[in-house]
Amino acid sequence: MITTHNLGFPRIGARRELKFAQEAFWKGELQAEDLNITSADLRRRHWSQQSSLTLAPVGDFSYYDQVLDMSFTLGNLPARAQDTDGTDLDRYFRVARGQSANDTACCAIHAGEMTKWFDTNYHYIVPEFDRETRFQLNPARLLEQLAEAKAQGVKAKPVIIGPVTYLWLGKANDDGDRLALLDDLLPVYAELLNLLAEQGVDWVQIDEPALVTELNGDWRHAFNFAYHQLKACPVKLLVATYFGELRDNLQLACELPVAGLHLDAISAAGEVSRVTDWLPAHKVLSLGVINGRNVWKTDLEATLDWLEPVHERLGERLWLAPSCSLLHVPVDLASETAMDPEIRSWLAFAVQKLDELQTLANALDHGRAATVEPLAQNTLAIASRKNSTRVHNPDVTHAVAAITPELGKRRSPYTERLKLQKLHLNLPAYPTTTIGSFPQTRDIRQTRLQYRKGTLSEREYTTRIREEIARCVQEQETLGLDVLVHGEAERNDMVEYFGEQLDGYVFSQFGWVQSYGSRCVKPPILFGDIQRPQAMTVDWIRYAQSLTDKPLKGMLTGPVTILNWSFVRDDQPRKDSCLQLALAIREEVLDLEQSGVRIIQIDEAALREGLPLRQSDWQSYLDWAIEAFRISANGVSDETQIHTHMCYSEFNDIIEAIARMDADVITIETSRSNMELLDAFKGFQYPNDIGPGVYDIHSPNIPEKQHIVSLMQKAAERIPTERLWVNPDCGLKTRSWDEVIPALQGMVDAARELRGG
Ligand SMILES: Nc1nc2c(c(=O)[nH]1)N[C@@H](CNc1ccc(C(=O)N[C@@H](CCC(=O)N[C@@H](CCC(=O)N[C@@H](CCC(=O)O)C(=O)O)C(=O)O)C(=O)O)cc1)CN2
Ligand code: MET
Ligand SMILES: [Zn+2]
Repeated sequence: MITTHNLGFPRIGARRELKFAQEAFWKGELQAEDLNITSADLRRRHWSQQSSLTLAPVGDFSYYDQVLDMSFTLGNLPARAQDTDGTDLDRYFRVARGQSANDTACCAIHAGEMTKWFDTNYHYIVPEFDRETRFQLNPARLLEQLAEAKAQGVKAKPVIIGPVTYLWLGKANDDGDRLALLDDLLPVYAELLNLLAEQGVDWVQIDEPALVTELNGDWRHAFNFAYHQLKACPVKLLVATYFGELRDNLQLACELPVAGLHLDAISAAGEVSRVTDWLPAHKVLSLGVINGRNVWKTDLEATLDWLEPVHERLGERLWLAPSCSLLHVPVDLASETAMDPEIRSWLAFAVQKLDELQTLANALDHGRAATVEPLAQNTLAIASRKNSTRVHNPDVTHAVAAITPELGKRRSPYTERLKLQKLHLNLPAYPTTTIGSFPQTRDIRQTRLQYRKGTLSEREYTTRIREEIARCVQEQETLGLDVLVHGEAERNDMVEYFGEQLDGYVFSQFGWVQSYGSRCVKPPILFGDIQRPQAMTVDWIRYAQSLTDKPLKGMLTGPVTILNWSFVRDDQPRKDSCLQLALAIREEVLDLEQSGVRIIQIDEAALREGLPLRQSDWQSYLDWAIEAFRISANGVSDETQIHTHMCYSEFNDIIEAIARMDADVITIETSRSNMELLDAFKGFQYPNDIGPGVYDIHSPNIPEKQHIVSLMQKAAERIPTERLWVNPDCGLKTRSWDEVIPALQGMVDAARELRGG
């Protein structure tokens, strides 16, 4: 019999039960025991939803983040959180979220840094290392969950992050060598594996996704060294890789002295046969044949076509699984009762993906003839999608084919545009602006919810959003900002909002995916050719502009970011979808310009995170991504000023591509790095205007005017002052008005001081 298993299950809950419990706990409205009860209920439910599997993952549930869990399991707390008061859970959340100084705790503790989990929209808490780092096993969490699973009769396969990837994910505070810690780390892993064996565990999944990245000799050596050290442990190790190809690490991965290897047979489809050749005969090969990164049904017959010969060769040594943890997809399609039934018939969420896995296993074990019904249904759905007239739109095909390089070019170079824009906009030196969103209050979210449910009429809804826009414009005028925004009150999310309005997209009601901690996104589903049936933002922006004599900045999300934060088509290259999005956004840009908007910002927050995992693949991505941005932005006249915005810093290695975007102004996240980030812009002599963020919006702290002045002075050492703007790091939607007002006042006052006024 084929062994089936799963690398991880979404933990937030089909109705985001974990999110609401976490947030209530943080507010002091829920006791730790009750948070625990909700969590145990979720684990129980999730294991029963995985009951068809031979082996179910244990330890993939997390109160916040699986990497932070591993840090705690290894006893690697940052020194600032060690020995602080409260329980282990209090300390855990202190590292995850930070703590401001208050009466119950003396001192502020800053949160661990958060960064992107490979090329996903999931964020993990970065492990911190320094010369003092020592490890000590703290297995309680894993053992408790294991005991729960066993009590439920689950055939448990504990999941942990492997030692080399754990070090690879972390950061050495004193620039020390992370690999030097391996000697100290491995005995703790060995201790953990021994404990698990004592509990009757047979297999352990040990995640080493660093194997799909470019590794130098030291890191490759570390893999060999680590697994030779762990060889003696009395459990079988399944080394799991995912999100990409192994390439020059293929031989290394195949030859590690472990009992099995998991390969992502979706993103590394081309490597299946080489891995099958290379893998020593005693090892298990787990193939990730169901895509864990998208929501499409698997073509089961086509999968069986290539899988049957592999099965023939490997027999019981072949295991089947999704390509990666199902953390990155929503839980259950059955909840989507409002979705267009035809399109819904093309989709599979986590629960449905496990059904597909079972069908494949049955077909391999007993022949396709024994699974006629589910295979036939699947074939129908695949054919329906392939032949649907709703997917392909000849007008869009023609429009994309008609794209010429001219479409991506502004009429004049920046220096000439600048003169015209200066004349029109008449802005002071150090112009002040914001990134777009203003606080999303509970009132606004309730208004959106009521409108969605139909309990609020369109007229009433429009009135309420207009009131919010008016308030936002009024506040900005009072503050004395130079370039105003409408505040984005009508948007649930900067990507979902556009997905909802474009043809070629569907959206779900409950398709939540964890982005970090308790924060979730509901990525819209791009299923067909993209067209913009009507203007999407013009009415709101025009209304906002009518309220003020100051220039109001129209606010859009760019094609690359919409693409990277959506579930996208798998029947055409990402590039093609991106160009379609670019044409739709271009139309919106031109409509905004037509209606008198003089400044238009096109956010590309996710441009950087779309970079392929290996640097050698970057150029081709950047080529089409930058082209798409340019097509969306550059149809405007010289007088119209184009802004773009990017958060998450680190621009050194792509600065030349950013310059090629040719936006008149770029606003970026820099406040935490003390403006050092601007060195990239200086070194490269970035030609256009820059707004380096001076207000860290991720923190509740309100920056002092003098601090902002000194940050801008540092910026002025790197960028000519006439090209500098003054703005926050990112949008203000997660902050409250009572934080935002004084912070922005400090910013405006700082700009005045810098102007010498
Ligand atoms: N797509 C995307 N990816 C991104 C970001 C981003 O802004 N968008 N930013 C970066 C950081 N990631 C983030 C991800 C999520 C959130 C976030 O705040 N998410 C919200 C949900 C946002 C949303 O869509 N809200 C809807 C629905 C809100 C909701 O839950 N409504 C309640 C009722 C309303 C209430 O009383 O609160 C309900 O339906 O039951 C709305 O506002 O309309 C959350 O988890 O809480 C923030 C940052 C990176 N990736
Ligand atoms: N305009 C958006 C905002 O202000 C940009 C956010 S980037 C994650 O929220
Ligand atoms: Zn941002």
